[in-house]
Amino acid sequence: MGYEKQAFAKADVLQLLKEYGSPLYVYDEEVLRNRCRELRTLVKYPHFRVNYSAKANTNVELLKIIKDEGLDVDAMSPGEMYLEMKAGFTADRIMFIGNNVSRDELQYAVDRNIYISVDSLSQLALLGEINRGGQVCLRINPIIGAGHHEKVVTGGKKAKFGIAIEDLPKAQKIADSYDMTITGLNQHIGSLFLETEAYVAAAAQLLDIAATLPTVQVVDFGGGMGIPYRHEEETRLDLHKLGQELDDLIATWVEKHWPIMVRIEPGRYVVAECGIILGTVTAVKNNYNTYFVGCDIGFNTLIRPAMYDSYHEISVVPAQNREYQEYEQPVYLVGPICESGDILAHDRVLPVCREGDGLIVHDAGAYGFAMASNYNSRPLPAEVLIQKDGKIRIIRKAQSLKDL
Ligand SMILES: Cc1ncc(COP(=O)(O)O)c(C=O)c1O
Ligand SMILES: N[C@@H](CCCC[NH3+])C(=O)O
Repeated sequence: MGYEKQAFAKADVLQLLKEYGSPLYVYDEEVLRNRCRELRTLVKYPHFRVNYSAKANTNVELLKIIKDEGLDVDAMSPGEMYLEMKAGFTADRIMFIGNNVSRDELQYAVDRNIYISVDSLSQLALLGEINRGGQVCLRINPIIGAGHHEKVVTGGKKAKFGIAIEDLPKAQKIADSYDMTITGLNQHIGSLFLETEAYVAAAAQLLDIAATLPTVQVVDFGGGMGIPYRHEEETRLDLHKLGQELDDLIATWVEKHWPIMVRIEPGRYVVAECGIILGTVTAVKNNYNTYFVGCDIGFNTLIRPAMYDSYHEISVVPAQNREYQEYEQPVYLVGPICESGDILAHDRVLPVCREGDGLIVHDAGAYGFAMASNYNSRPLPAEVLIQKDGKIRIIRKAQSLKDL
């Protein structure tokens, strides 16, 4: 392997860092549009819509592109609904999927005519109080769970999300008592699957439940479609297979029952691969026979490795021309945060780094900036977009010390 294989094809990394500062989030419009199109055409069934799960990335300029590609959106909070409306999404293209939300937060959605999913009997009654006679979607806990880490599995008896299937008769009673109509069912089994089995089994189960509720007009199977973070070892999710399996399920159901709107709710798949983080090597050392490469990308900038032990491919862009040479042993790539867990990559084979070298963290478009923080009072980085025409545009300014 050499440096040339590791470069980010579309831009001059060192130049971008010079111009916009380090670290820096960089997005590629073309990749984003391609991912949207793949999902929009996932199934052939005509009453099918994709809700982009905006928690993965709420940059308004990216949301505008996603809207332009014909996707709808979900929201977890008034903040997300606000940003989505700023991007031009109308209320009928937004779904509020609350989890332990307050009366005021529900009211925010009711006031704007945004469709709401509740995920407990208690929240259903609360919504009934403020929106008597309205429509409601119920989030089911499908018991089936999946995910890349226990912290992102959202279906199962110990997951905090959703209404237990056995409580559906109680939910119907509560809805009736407020003259509310249950018009939708949604679920989300967890985040990041690369095989289709669990998702399709859970979808089949949701359709079975829908068949018992004649008022239901929409089912939302949830998100979780994964991407291969380990480029060499993992294979892509087979979208063709997933689409066919879902189409088969839906066709069989519709033949027996009634035409229904089908939705999915992917976040990561839409935005992960269009985004990278650029950073800079700030210090290098060998302590007690372990190499540490210090850089300016801490868990304030990307928390996934620290929180879930997630893997992201890393590339090094040398500041000066030099021959490619790897460290004789795997190294720790660490950030500037005052925590021992501030590790971007451990036991990683890397070329020998020098202060000032550029770094690329790949596949960082989902749950990257969205989960970034001001910990250690470090300003949030800028975000730039490489447009289809190749031009580069800033889509969020870096924070300054004053912003803190
Ligand atoms: C309710 C809900 N829908 C959709 C998503 C999107 O998940 P993913 O980014 O894995 O597609 C999540 C996050 O896990 C979620 O909690
Ligand atoms: N934040 C998680 C995804 C799931 C969170 C939403 N339920 C990740 O970075 O992988």
